[in-house]
Amino acid sequence: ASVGAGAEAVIITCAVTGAIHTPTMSPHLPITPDQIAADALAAAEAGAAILHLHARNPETGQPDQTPEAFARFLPRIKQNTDAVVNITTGGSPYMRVEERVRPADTFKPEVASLNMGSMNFGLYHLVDRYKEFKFEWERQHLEATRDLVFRNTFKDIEFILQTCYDNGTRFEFECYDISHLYNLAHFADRGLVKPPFFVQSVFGLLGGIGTHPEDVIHMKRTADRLFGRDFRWSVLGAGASQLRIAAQAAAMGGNIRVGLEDSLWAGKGRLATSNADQVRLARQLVEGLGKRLATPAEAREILSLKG
Ligand SMILES: C[C@H](N)CC(=O)CC(=O)O
Ligand SMILES: [Zn+2]
Repeated sequence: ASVGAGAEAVIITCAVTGAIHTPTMSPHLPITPDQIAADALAAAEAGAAILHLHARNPETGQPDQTPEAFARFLPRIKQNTDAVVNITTGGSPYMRVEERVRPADTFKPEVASLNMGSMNFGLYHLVDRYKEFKFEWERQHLEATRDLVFRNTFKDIEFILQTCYDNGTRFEFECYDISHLYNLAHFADRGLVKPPFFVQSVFGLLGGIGTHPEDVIHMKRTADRLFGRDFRWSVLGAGASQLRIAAQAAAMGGNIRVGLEDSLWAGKGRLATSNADQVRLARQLVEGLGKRLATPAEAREILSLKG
């Protein structure tokens, strides 16, 4: 029996492909424009109200932050769903902010991601899981993170805010640690960002905060203290922690992000066969708590989007 309309509505964001995982890691990782469009639409059909999008080179799967790459799937997605489009400004952690902001500035989406601090961004520990890689760039992409800083200086963040300011785009504030919440509070104090703040707490990325239940409580408690009622909380758990973090946060009144950008798994040891696979698991979780999924229209209202 589906949960009544009065039940609390939970916004599901689906991050379809990202720039972290590589083709060898899962045959289900969408790479080509057709795959990204089809998986995004199926995720929306399964209940995702927001689609967080990156683009890739269709041959090699390498992250591609050119507006042309996004143009190969965006119109198809917009024509076939009213889900909210959220375009990355993170791109890949190897890119400079000028390159990273271009798609959001070109397509002026309702939502764009904004990473709230510089950090170590560790993926090198994943190399040993794979005997060999289809493409040489994959090993390089992972190993080089041993000496990589994902750069998001105050100047970089300000640059993205100013670039997108007139586009009416609002942000998914990616907070990988407690300090990132304080950085957001700093920009709020300066009046460069307006409430309600869509805070996406990121747990379990090497270089950021862990995935212990106390980490989740600490993030929520700090956000409550800094932003009071002016924020809408969402969480993502990297890798195997995805559903556990989602369950805890949903029980605490939070919203959820899933998708193959953040985790390739659908439960212990089972590779997700699609993004919709994870959205369905998140839905079961939410409805199991006596809550229901927010529609795209409700997400627009809750997040005060331009529509
Ligand atoms: C952990 C995620 N990769 C956060 C993210 O989605 C960053 C972005 O695209 O700006
Ligand atoms: Zn992303």
